[in-house]
Amino acid sequence: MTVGDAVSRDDLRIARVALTPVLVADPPLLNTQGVHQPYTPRLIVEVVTEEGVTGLGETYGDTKYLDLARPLAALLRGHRVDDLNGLSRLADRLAVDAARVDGAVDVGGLRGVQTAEKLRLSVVSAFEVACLDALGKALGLPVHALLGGKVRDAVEYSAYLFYKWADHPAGVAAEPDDWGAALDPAGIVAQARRFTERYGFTSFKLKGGVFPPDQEIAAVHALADAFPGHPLRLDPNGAWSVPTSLKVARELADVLEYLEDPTTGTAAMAEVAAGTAVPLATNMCVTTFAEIEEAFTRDAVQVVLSDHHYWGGLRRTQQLAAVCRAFGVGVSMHSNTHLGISLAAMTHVAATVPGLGHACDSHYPWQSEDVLTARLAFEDGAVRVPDAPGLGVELDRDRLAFLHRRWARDDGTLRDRDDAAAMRVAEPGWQAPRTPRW
Ligand SMILES: O=C([O-])C(=O)C[C@H](O)[C@@H](O)C(=O)[O-]
Ligand SMILES: [Mg+2]
Repeated sequence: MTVGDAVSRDDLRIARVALTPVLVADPPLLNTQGVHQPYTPRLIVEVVTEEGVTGLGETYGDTKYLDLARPLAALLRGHRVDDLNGLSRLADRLAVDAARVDGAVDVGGLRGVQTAEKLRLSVVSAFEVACLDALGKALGLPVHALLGGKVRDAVEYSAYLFYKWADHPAGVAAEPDDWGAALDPAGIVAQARRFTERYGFTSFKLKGGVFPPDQEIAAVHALADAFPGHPLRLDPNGAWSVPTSLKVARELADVLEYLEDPTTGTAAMAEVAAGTAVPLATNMCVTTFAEIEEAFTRDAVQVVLSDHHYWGGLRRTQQLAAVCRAFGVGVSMHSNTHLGISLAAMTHVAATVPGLGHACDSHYPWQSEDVLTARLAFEDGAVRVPDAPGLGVELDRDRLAFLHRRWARDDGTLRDRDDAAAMRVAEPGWQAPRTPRW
């Protein structure tokens, strides 16, 4: 069968699933937990239909995700790629090891509470994307068409600024990067200029929670001076107390588009929201449907940063956007380290969400490596929505094999992302700080 030919529903059955964990280069980006490892784990999912059409998906590659992806892959033989509700039901059957879900904040990803359901969703999302990619290719339709059609031709992203070292600690195997160090306001402004020159971004997000708040306030003021009128955000990942959050909000009230997760937990976010006119965004206190009611009824957040990986896929992202719309809460997108398959998936779903009022986050510019034959490009800070069948991206098998060999050779040190452990290499004795840190 060639792309776009009439398909029988049997053609859509899954004959084979391939799971390929990889380690991808990551620069020494700082956050409140520590620093990024030199290589971070991702999982590439391929579903191959009886007719030989391959669909691609991508998610977190840490062991706890692989442990769920493997049994799910085994259940999928004979399942049709158009049966996405059935896919969710199969995922519901996966047993999650209780030791994996202590209810604590996810240390690696800074993305809120960890539950069995969220772990399952973080895995099933990659399979949903892969099924949609395969279905789109089989039908000759782009993924956004399968999601109801795009309402925009390009999706805007923000420059994701990080405090960073020039290099990973001496003696640590790593790929060099050409971004240099950024450890003060001048360094952050220089990084922002590089982002605008290279990609044309016009919105800027600074990852905070790294230095005492006054230093981060100074960095945001420096950005406001360098880029007057441009949307600016600051995200300390819940590192501040309520009084500190209110102080920062006061000092940055004139320049912030929103403040992201200044403090930890819905109750504390609600207190901050009640004391400032600066909108609050989150990817930490609203990360599941169960968390919405309390946060929205207490007016704790004004913007939810969705993420199809842990919300459970592209369709659930659309459902989240609809709930936000009903409550007059804004929606945009969170990002962890990811490759081009996920950027394509993010772009397709974002293209279908009406009223996307804020540029989405993406780590992609920090990733020098990918598994695609051609990288997705940012033009004027936006990615054009692909109209080719499926996601509109193609796997580079040599690159995939290369990055997988790196994973296979690793002794286990890097297979589970741990920013605090990576920090201990430079600062022995470092522990991820308890919140509030300031
Ligand atoms: O809160 C956020 O926006 C994130 O968690 C995004 C990323 O995880 C970021 O903080 C990181 O990778 O250091
Ligand atoms: Mg955040």
